[in-house]
Amino acid sequence: MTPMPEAVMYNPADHREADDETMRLECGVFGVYGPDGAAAVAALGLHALQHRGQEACGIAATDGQRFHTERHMGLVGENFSGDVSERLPGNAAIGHTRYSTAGGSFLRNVQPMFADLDTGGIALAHNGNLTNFMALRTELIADGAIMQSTSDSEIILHLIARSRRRRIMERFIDALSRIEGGYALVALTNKKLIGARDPLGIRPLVLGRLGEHYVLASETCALDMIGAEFVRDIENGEVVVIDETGVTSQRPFGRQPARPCLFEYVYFSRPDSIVNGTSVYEVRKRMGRILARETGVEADIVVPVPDSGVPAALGFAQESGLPFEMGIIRSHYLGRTFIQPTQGVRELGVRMKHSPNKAALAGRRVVLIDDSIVRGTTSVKLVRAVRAAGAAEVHLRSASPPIKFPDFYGIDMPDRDKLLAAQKSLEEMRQYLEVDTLGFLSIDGLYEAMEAGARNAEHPQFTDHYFTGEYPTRLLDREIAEGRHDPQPQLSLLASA
Ligand SMILES: O=P(O)(O)OC[C@H]1O[C@H](OP(=O)(O)OP(=O)(O)O)[C@H](O)[C@@H]1O
Ligand SMILES: NC(=O)CC[C@H](N)C(=O)O
Ligand SMILES: [Mg+2]
Repeated sequence: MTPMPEAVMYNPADHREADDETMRLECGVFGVYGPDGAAAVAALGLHALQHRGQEACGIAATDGQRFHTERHMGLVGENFSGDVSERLPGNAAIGHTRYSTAGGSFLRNVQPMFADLDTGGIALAHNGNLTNFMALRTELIADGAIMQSTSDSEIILHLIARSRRRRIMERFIDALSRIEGGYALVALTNKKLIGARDPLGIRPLVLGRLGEHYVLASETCALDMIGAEFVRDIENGEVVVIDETGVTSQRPFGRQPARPCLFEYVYFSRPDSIVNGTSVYEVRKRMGRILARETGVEADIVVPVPDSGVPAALGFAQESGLPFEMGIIRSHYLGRTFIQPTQGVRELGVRMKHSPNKAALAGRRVVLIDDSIVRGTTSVKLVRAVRAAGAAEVHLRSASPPIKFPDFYGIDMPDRDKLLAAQKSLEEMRQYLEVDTLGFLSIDGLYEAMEAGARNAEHPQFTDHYFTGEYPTRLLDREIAEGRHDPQPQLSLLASA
């Protein structure tokens, strides 16, 4: 008898495959309207957004009539080199680099997703995570929808398809009115490129100009990559349509203050990107400077945990007057360790990725600076390696506050029981990490680094729940998973769900 496939129950507090305990990143989205060979432009743009997602990638292009799409597991360079516009012809294209946050890491969940609607074809790419995904999925399936994937992003296509409105933009906005959570979306019809940002602007999206053509991208580094000029950020709650008449903008749900995600500045975004008008590099350096003021210590050298700890370590060194030394050398041939599919591989990845540099470390009192400590996997390994290389003392500093709460908006963080700072006091963490002293940037220090004024306790200027526990929206699926609603929904009966 063939064994029945095991049902996969959805738990948004652990919304990834069962053996996957790592924290992962986000996704990158890109769109371009106008130039010949648009898919090749999209491939270049996706290269610049590779740091946002390394599991899978895809491009959809339209020649004005038909759509051409390719989706692959793996990196952009492995899958989209050469003249991709021969394979994917047309003068408008969208693309995606993926880290899964909802649904597993396999091909049917890879984006852009495509659907044939009665209004014509539509391709969609999504960075973020919907907090009412399971509630909507359950409702849609009960109504006869046949899901092709287990990704939250597909829900948006079904909502567009089922909208009773006539025109595609009305349907798109109808769909947006049903979804909750974090999203930066790019969508492509045979005539339009559409961009949308969630009502709080949690996930980033920018508009650029490439000659007479327009571009949408998660980060400005993708504009730099293709030689496009930055026009502006898409605003929170804004929907833009780019077609042959140019760019038009709508605010279907009124205005409210933005609340962008602070983790874009702490870790995700590339340091050369300008996110919501603020240079990521400059913020990270200021975080380091303020960290030095808040947690300064007598030492000989400041050593960054490369890559994302480097700007903060520069700031720390400048403020403290201690020399900045490359005490840890990072392999260029390994990606970000968050992305590794299992904890075992992740630990191996940490070892392969960073090597202590004895010449810089031996006999020195070292201040080791990382941008964040999540599970502590990286720190434990590195502290031991730095000591083994002869460091006299190790003082670990995190350029962001202790991470105590999971994210549901596009960062695939582990459960609270795996977040080091959620489980241990400062002194317990110090002992666990085997450091002489341990220090974190304060939440006020982080707001100071953002130069956006002191944190407004009533209406925080940023999304910062991973530090504070204050979520900016309701979390319907989490309420469902906690048993506050019945019945428990089921993600898929297919074994590879
Ligand atoms: O406490 P942990 O669970 O180990 O996670 C925290 C580490 O992971 C991230 O680096 P990552 O290696 O992902 O990317 P990077 O190369 O951009 O620093 C982050 O910068 C920390 O170094
Ligand atoms: N990290 C993301 O932005 C992921 C997008 C989408 N939720 C997915 O799982 O594919
Ligand atoms: Mg790191």
